[in-house]
Amino acid sequence: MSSASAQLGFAHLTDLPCYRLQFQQASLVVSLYGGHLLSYQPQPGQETLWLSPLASWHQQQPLRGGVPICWPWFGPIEAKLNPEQQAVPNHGLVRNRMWTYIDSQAHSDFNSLTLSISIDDMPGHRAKTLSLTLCLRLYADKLSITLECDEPMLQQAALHSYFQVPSLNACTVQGLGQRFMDKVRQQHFIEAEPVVFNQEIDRVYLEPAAQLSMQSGHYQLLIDQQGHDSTVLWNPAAERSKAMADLPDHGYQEFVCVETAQLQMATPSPLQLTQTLQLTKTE
Ligand SMILES: O=P(O)(O)OC[C@H]1O[C@H](O)[C@H](O)[C@@H](O)[C@@H]1O
Repeated sequence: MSSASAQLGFAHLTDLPCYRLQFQQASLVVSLYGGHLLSYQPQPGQETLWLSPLASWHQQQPLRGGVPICWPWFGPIEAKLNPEQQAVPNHGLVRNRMWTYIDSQAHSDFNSLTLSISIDDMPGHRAKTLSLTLCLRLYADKLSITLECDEPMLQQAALHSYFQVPSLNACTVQGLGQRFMDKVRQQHFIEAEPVVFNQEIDRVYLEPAAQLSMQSGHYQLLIDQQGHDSTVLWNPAAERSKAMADLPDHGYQEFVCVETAQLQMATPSPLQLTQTLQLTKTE
């Protein structure tokens, strides 16, 4: 019997085509639009992800919150990937397109769900159809999210996870390392942890540990990473939040993005990027 079920709508996005997957007490909801994970609850009611109440998918907007999939580039496209200088969206081509449900499988210790998308309009590769797969493995106490593209090519990707935090001031992220590129100030820095979220934070950490730990409220979220070369930490703070139409003015206080990313483009290579989430109670 399939462990996944199709569902129309999630939260205020009432017409969004989604799939729900369950394993014991754990559940997730993923949208076919963007291959976008919207909810991960290890226990009923224990939401780990943040979704903007103003997220919208009409007018081809990418959804704000959850786990956006950035591919085959991250942020604005680099000239190296865009020889003809086409006008292309931020964070790649797959956030605002429909993905296809492939299958779901039941195993003894997890249930899985796989989606994929094909694109034939990657700048510089237009003669080719490229395929990207998202595999979600839901265990009783953890979720692993894997993004794969077998084509050896110059490509970037990120699992751009928005994690819910009860209090931004009390949130800490450990394991990021000290070296980072600060995208706000456009400079490289070496700085001891921990990060304090009292201003816009947009940093690419260059030597992150394979396991990060995010402490917030009475919970600790362990974030395991594989196939990455960096971790992006983002919180827009007050001023940028106000400028973003799909973010409530105070929405920035409710999430921190910890993004497992593959950003270097030294040699053409296939992609296999994994982020695994495990929530534990600390008190
Ligand atoms: O507004 P978006 O295209 O979703 O991007 C949201 C954010 O994503 C990442 O975290 C980038 O590092 C930020 O520079 C960017 O502002």
